[in-house]
Amino acid sequence: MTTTQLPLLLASASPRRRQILAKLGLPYIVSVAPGDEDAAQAHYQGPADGLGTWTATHKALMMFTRPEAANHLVITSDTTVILDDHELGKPRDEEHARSLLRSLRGRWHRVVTGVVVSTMVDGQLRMQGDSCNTPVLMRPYTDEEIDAYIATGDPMDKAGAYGIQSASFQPTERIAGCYLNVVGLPLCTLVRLLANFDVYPASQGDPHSACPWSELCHIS
Ligand SMILES: Cc1cn([C@H]2C[C@H](O)[C@@H](COP(=O)(O)OP(=O)(O)OP(=O)(O)O)O2)c(=O)[nH]c1=O
Repeated sequence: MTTTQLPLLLASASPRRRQILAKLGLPYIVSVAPGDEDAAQAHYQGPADGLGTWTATHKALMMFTRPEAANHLVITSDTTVILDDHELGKPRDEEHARSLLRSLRGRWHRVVTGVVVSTMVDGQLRMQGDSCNTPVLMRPYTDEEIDAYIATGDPMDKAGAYGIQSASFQPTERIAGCYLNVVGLPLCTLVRLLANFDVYPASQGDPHSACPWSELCHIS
């Protein structure tokens, strides 16, 4: 079976990643990678910028412990928010979310999302991974805005305790790269990885732009 014929499996609980992947116009199934990446990340010794790809690789290996992953093209991803070369992670609780948002306020940081596409065919594992880096400048939002945003609960499942897509909070002043990368799945990176497996989008990005998916990104 060639990889072109392998069905896609998105191993993610993130509703945002499911919405983004659907933009490629390719059929896919969804499953959730088992295991606790937080515990796994405690073993990571590399630079902060590599944590996203490392964790996406870990998620893929955990997925292949599940029978449904065999004979599928598995997509895993992990988004990290890096401030002063430290990865901030998701908020432990509301107080931690408040502290993270205050540390990011009015400053530049980087969002690095690792993406891995992998297969397990006839017991042979094949993996291709890459990451995308988007510098982000946060607004000088007030403590009152932070409290109101935390009260919505939105920060709690997000790296850095914020969602760039939050219409109510609108945390970012400017970004200098891929918007979808910040939300959690850089289509530009994913499309390049899928091409290594002879899989190509059914929908067509803008072939004339620097990034064929830039019409989906809000590079400001
Ligand atoms: C910075 C940022 C992160 N995020 C989200 C993307 C990810 O879903 C989450 C980071 O956690 P991840 O561990 O990358 O992903 P996840 O736990 O949500 O889902 P899964 O591991 O099952 O794939 O933060 C936003 O939605 N908007 C943002 O602006």
